[in-house]
Amino acid sequence: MTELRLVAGVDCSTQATKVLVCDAETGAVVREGRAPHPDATQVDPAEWWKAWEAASNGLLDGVRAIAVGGQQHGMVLLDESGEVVHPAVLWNDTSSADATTELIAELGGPAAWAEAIGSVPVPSFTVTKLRWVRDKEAASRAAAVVLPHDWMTHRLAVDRSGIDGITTDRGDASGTGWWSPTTNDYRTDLVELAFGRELVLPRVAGPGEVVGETAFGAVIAAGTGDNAAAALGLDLQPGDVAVSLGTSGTAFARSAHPTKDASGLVAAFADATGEYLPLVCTLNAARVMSATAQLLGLDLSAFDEAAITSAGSDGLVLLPFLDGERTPDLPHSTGLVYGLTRATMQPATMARAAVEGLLCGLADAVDALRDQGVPVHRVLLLGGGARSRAVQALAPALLGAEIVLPEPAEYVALGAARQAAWALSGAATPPTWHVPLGKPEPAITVDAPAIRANYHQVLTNTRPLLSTPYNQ
Ligand SMILES: Nc1ncnc2c1ncn2[C@@H]1O[C@H](COP(=O)(O)OP(=O)(O)O)[C@@H](O)[C@H]1O
Ligand SMILES: O=C(CO)[C@@H](O)[C@H](O)COP(=O)(O)O
Repeated sequence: MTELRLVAGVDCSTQATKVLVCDAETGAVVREGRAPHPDATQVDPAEWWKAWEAASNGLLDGVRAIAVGGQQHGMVLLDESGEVVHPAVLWNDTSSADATTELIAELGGPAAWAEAIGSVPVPSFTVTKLRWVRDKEAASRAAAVVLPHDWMTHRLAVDRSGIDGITTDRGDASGTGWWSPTTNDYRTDLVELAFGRELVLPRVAGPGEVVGETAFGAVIAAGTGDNAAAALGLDLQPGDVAVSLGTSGTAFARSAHPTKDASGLVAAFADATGEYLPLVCTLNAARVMSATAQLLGLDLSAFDEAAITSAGSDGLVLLPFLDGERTPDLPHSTGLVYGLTRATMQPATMARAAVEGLLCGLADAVDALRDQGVPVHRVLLLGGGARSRAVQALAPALLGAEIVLPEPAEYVALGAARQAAWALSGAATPPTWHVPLGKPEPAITVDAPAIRANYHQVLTNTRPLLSTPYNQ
């Protein structure tokens, strides 16, 4: 019997670290582990390292290559010696909302940003966090700014020293707000605009590159942002749009060309193969269901059953902006329920409205991609929330596309593992791995245009209220 060549993929996501060990040739998962992260929007990166150690415990024997996919945008500030000088400020921390408004104006408005980096920053983008931290004490000690996957990748390297040799990749660099997909290079002037001075930025490694070696003797691949890693794990093809329901809700596709959306809906990210990854991201996805289930005193399976068996939301609209929102750009917003009557104030109707509300937000995301010329032939559902039977059943009508359910798996970690296998092979392209498809829950017929129209009407009418900080 030939010995398996093993590779590891890591997903350092918002809620947890997940590790998959795979056969480098086929992608078959042979071992897996996970460990939770703190539930906060500012986190000491040491917590990610602790979670990695717990999640990978006992899994690494024989692993010959590794790569890290990480939650995008998080700001990790390091001093000259590589020590973290401020808790990492994550993508879902909205403290930089005012800084975002300032920065957009200072460069000349949304169109100027779209011209510079293909995207209009929202508070998730690292550049806005740099402005937010600029006048704090920790900023004076900062020598370098890196992202979660950059930090983890550097920490894995056996010969790391200080901030020397830190790397990132195009996929993650494209979410900073200081990297241009048009020139394929940094815009260091935008770091200076945000922070008032230069900082050391990680070198942008190429797809398939080996950037170091671990203490356990594995080569380290470049790693990437979690959505770019998922695109690699799914092997997205033209016409495929991935819709991920993790902590964030994302809709993205691979593209040979960068987008430039001055409306700010579609971010002009890069992928992990040298191409592009136009992406729309919401701040609220799977946790809308877990929070509603908790409110209703149901576990996730009973919540699903309630949402599926409900006769319909009957005009009940839930705007799911529980943690503020990024798309639409309403960082100060809260969730909102409209249409309560004695008839609709029922657990099942509320469960249905929660699933519909989060899918309406994602339907707008898919439409924004269509508006940028992205073909949508089929939608691949992934992330923890895609395990919801109610999501699977309602998605075809609300997203207006054929729904494909890749076999439930950790696609970010799988994509990172595929990147590791690519780096290990030294080949020009990643290895071909088969993505098995599952069988989604049968579709429920609903009046999708009416549900989406109700959602938009409530959103439009309450927008002024949702734009101001709650309680003010
Ligand atoms: N059957 C289910 N129905 C709804 N939500 C689910 C289900 N299974 C898992 N989840 C949710 O998925 C989320 C985790 O998804 P994941 O993609 O791992 O997120 P992240 O990558 O942001 O850490 C959790 O909020 C969890 O409650
Ligand atoms: O900010 C974005 C994309 O722009 C998010 O998608 C983060 O990358 C976090 O993802 P999850 O924790 O939901 O996987």
